[in-house]
Amino acid sequence: MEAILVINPGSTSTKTAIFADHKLVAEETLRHSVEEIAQFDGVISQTEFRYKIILSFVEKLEMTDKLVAVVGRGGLLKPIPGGTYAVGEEMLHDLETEKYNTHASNLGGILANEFAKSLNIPAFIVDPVVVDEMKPLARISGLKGIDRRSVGHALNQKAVSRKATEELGKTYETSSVIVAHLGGGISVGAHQNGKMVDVINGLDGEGPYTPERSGSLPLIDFANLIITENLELGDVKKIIAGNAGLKSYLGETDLREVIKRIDQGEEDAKYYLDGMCYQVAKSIGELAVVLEGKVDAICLTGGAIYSDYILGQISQYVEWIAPVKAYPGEMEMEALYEGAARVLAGEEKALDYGSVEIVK
Ligand SMILES: Nc1ncnc2c1ncn2[C@@H]1O[C@H](COP(=O)(O)OP(=O)(O)O)[C@@H](O)[C@H]1O
Ligand SMILES: CCCC(=O)OP(=O)(O)O
Repeated sequence: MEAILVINPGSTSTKTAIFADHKLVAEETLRHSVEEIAQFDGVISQTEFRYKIILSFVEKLEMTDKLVAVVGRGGLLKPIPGGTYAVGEEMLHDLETEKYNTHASNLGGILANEFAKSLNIPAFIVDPVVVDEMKPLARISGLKGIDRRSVGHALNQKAVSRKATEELGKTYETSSVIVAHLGGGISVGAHQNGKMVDVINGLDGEGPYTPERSGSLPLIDFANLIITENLELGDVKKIIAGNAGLKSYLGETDLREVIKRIDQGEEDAKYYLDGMCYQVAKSIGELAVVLEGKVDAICLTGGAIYSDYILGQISQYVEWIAPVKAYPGEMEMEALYEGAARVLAGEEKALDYGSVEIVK
């Protein structure tokens, strides 16, 4: 049996799996509380903590000798096309120095490399969060010198789009769908004829607020906050992604806890969770315009969609646009495995991050 270890660090969870022969052998999701993450000063310092979680999963299974490769979630790199990339020096440098911003996904390539090194097997990432297929008009920000960036749950957005279009008896390459992924971060993508032509960036202060992020903010008020609090760039990043959204309103990023508080009658919990759903719906509406109203399906996915309450809240606003299809959780683990397996089977060549051209 040739097995592949899959490592998926998210902002609120660490997911680990082993696949062999196109089948899931074992999987584990550990969800991290606000307190657990707050012990660390940023993402890179969580490397050992997350490494130990994965090691205990691997050791329990006693399958180390069966592993032929490790594949990790792809993090914040330069804007690149989708595909499977070999983890190499230049990629590790960009992840470790957080050259393109900070997020838990940066640990995917770093941890895959750590495990692969110790076992002397190759490490890969697949369709990182920076996969860029945006059309030229979508790149304009409104201020010369600053472009919009494609940052989101590209891996899952594309896997879900393929599944949804297949279920509709169509193909991804000839359909138009909108996907909203609701994890610790929220990204919303417009997919047209096999490409994510516009994406509401899940990290850099666009679109809806999330369990831990601000989404777009009133700029002047935020500029005043930066000045009056004398904030550095690092502080600003930590506010926008990490200490905003539901965490700032309710002190909580775990939506299961927020829903418990709603059930116990806490009005604020309902108000702010409903607000998040309202903003997600607005982003979906915005992207329906990008697709000129010709939308085959709206796909809602991510951990939040396990909740019927959240699914219902968003659906009520958008179901007039197109049929709403729900994919609770994500299909990332399988997509990561298949990306690495295609390379090992010789069906695809692993791309080289160092030489691949930046998408503009
Ligand atoms: N059964 C559930 N009901 C509601 N929310 C859930 C459920 N399971 C997970 N979530 C929420 O989903 C979010 C995490 O989603 P996930 O896609 O796993 O994200 P990440 O990759 O950011 O860790 C968290 O806010 C978590 O509380
Ligand atoms: C960086 C965008 C992807 C993202 O937000 O992932 P999480 O939901 O895992 O934080």
